[in-house]
Amino acid sequence: MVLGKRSDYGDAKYAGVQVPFSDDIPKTVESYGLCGFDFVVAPLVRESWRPPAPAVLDNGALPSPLERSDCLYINSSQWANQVVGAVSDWIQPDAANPALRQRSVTALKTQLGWAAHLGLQAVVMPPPHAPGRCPNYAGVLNQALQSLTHMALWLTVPLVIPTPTPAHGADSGAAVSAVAGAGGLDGWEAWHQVRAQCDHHNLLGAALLVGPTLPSPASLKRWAGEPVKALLLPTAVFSANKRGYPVLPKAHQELVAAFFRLGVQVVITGEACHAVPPPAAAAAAAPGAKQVTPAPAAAAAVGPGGEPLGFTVTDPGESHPLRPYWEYLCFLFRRLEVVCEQERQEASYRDYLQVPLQPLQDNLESQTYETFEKDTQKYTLYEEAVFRALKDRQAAEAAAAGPRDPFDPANATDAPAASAASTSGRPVVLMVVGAGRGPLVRASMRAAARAGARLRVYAVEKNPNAVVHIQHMLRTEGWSDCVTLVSADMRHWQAPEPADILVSELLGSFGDNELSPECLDGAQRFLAPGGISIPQSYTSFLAPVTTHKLHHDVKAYKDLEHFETPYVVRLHRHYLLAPTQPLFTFVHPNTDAPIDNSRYDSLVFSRDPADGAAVLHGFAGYFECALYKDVLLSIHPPSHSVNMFSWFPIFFPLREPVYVPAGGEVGVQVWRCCAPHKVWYEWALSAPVAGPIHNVNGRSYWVGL
Ligand SMILES: C[S@@+](CC[C@H](N)C(=O)[O-])C[C@H]1O[C@@H](n2cnc3c(N)ncnc32)[C@H](O)[C@@H]1O
Repeated sequence: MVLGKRSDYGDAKYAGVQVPFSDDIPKTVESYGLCGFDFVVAPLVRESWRPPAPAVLDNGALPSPLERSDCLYINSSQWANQVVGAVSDWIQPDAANPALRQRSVTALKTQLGWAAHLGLQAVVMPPPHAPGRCPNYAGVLNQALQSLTHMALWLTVPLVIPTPTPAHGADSGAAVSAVAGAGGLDGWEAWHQVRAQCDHHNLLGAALLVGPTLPSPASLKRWAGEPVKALLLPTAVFSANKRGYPVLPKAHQELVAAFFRLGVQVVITGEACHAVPPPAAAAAAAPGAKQVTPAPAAAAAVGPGGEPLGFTVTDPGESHPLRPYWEYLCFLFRRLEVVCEQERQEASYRDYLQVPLQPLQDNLESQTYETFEKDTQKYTLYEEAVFRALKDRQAAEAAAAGPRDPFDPANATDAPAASAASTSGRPVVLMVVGAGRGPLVRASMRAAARAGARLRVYAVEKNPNAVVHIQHMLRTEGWSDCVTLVSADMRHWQAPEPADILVSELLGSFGDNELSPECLDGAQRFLAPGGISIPQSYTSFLAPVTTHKLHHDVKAYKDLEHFETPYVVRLHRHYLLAPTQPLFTFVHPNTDAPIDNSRYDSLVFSRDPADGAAVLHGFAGYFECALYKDVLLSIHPPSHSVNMFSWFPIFFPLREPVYVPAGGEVGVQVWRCCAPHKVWYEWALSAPVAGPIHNVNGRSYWVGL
């Protein structure tokens, strides 16, 4: 049974269930599968299993610590896809009692060795028993991680850890934080301690244990940038609605929906799961699950409010007592906003690193232009900007020409504005510089038609291959008489006449990073005095970001060069530690003398103490561009142009993840450096700790002039 287009939100299976120890795991998988769940979380060994005392070796024999009947047993990769192992939760590698500590370490190593041998994809690890102080646990995990190749360890992390009583050995230094729920400790701190000691290993993920009390929404957002693999949702946090169906409180519903959007799967856990017999017997036996009315046989499945879920329950699992929980997850999943076409297109680019284009140094391929041209919203904004500029010119010329004769039919309000296009009678000279395959020429022609303006257009393009497309366009669209095609670099071309309007789109994800300033400085020679540049200005923005996935992907290259490269990336699983701030602004035409496009600035971002500590992996960059007056083109989140997808944000990585304490500051210094043949950025952290300057002298990354 499929829940929906899961691929829209990630490829992971989405709903699992914790089961008791089973001798016959294929049967368990099958029975819970019939009930709807995609996978089970099963103990690796019986609850009663303890590691045997070290054996006296006889004649080199190596006795196995596990008997066949002690442990989860699978022998097929088919089951490995549907079983997540669970390590015994009596294990306490940091117990004060040395015997328990030693036994725990042995048991942990034995169970992880067994799980790896079975080829499981993941294993759920018990929570740190002493949050914030479990060095031995972290040490064993770290050792295990060194030898794992694909099996992931999901550390159980309670979102809120109950404050330990003195009997549990709590002492004053524990990570108490305002972000934890009432009277608890911040689970994020416990997680960070372990993963930092494991050097942010990519096979270590978090399985968040959701309790009845949730931390504040602002502090929960930190998890968006972390490697959360599952939400553990105990049946105890559900309550029964008046129809007897299990439902979640509103805050929990929002939490589950937010994690579904990030592609995180949910595991139903708790006593109820343990008390449930296999389905064959379930119909006869009273369910251990509380307050649940099993769904009627062969009925249309309904959500908790009685609304149809869009499928009919006919399989044998429908009477399973956990079935209503699965149906409730379906209901939450289906309630997610419908994914729009743009999101669907972008889904495969999520959190995928791309090196920025260099349209000045390189010649773009036809397919790249084709992708640009799909973004109709971008061209609509340019059309509007050109239209407004033409109208303003018409108004200015009309004002300069003096009062109009109201009896002159040419001045009637509904007369074609063409007659007023230029009171001087000459067409407006509009130059599209960097015309590509011609879409901005087309947008300008549409604007002129709307404004009733006569245009003389020059389409200037330095890519000789793109020019061929414009030649074709001029023929097919009948513009040969008013559009002149110029195959040249705008910085060196000698224009035959001054331009009234200079239209360009040379912007990168960080605004100036594709060298729009350098190109337009070269082209403004032929802009008439008082002429208009579209765009008029652009500003880059930065924000500190948590993004475990991207940091890991950069680190995987195992070299400095990749840590000193900014990437274009559709940020998905990420968290901004503070609101964005403006960085560099460029204005066109540039009236500075002499012109200097190098820049330096430092920014300080302050974290709200209530949001808790967080980890910093780098900086997310965006731009906002004033095409003409208030016609904005923006990928800056607060002003992002609706339905525009030409640019993804940019990511500046830091070599090492940095802990930012609650209420702490993040300081960054950024340089835009210019040399005769290249432009590059350098960046460095100044707070909470000073860090090395990245990309010194453009040694790893630069943009060619
Ligand atoms: C980002 S593309 C935009 C293309 C097109 N205007 C569009 O919107 O689809 C930038 C274009 O500017 C061209 N370009 C970049 N620098 C240039 C220069 N100095 N002179 C002429 N063309 C340039 C590139 O070859 C490329 O076709």
